[in-house]
Amino acid sequence: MEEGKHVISVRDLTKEFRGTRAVDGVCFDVARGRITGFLGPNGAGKTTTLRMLLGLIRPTEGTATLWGSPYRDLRAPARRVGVGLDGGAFVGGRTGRDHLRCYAPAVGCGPERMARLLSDVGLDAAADRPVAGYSTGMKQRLSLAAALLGDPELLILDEPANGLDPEGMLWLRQFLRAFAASGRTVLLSSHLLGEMEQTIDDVLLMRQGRLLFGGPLSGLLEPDERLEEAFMRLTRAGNGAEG
Ligand SMILES: Nc1ncnc2c1ncn2[C@@H]1O[C@H](COP(=O)(O)OP(=O)(O)OP(=O)(O)O)[C@@H](O)[C@H]1O
Repeated sequence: MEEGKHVISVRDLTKEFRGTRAVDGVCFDVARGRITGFLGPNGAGKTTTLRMLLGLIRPTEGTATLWGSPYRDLRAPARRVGVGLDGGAFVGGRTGRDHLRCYAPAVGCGPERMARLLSDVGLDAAADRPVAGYSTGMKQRLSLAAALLGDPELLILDEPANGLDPEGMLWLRQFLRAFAASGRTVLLSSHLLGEMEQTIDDVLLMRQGRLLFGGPLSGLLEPDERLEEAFMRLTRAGNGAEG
């Protein structure tokens, strides 16, 4: 297994949808053992970038690699990369436990680990109820459990904190910190900047398809500045000057 510093490398990544550049020549790396927050206003191009990284859509130009290879060339990718996009897609009539059961065999997850994951994400009591009756936060927890089934080295999560109550957010933050402290890597997008500020090590900030900043959180913030203020400073700069 490659043990390089960078788990994800994106170079000159571009995606055009019918002439619109959703992602425009983006370059960044994501370092191993760190939590990287993927930030930007609505429509900045975050999800499109993640989808290219995961081989769900093809770049118009450029490359996005994991451990030096495109996602499609990884061996057993579901064991190496845990993914939570779009809050998870669920069959409403299925129970939480059955949802995990559908994916567990493919990634070599046995019933004991599955039960432990359900307990870890706080779904013990609800595991045998249909997902249709779950709250948004419960679906987020189930989506995270599904991403963890293969005991991955890398977690890619799109808005994992949406709908979590304060206790759920604290739990998620502590969980992700412990995950990264064990040498594994997290890339997560979120609009919850207060929460992100307490969680992330590094920041990727996009706006209008371009990367405005990539680096340690401490390098983004000016003295005494909060992440929300830095976000506004950078994403509002130039507004009105462009067509
Ligand atoms: N399949 C598609 N067809 C056409 N345009 C698309 C498609 N997917 C995304 N776009 C456009 O690409 C741009 C970037 O969208 P994207 O979903 O990547 O942004 P985002 O940063 O994830 O936003 P949000 O924070 O709202 O989730 C938007 O203008 C969006 O309308």
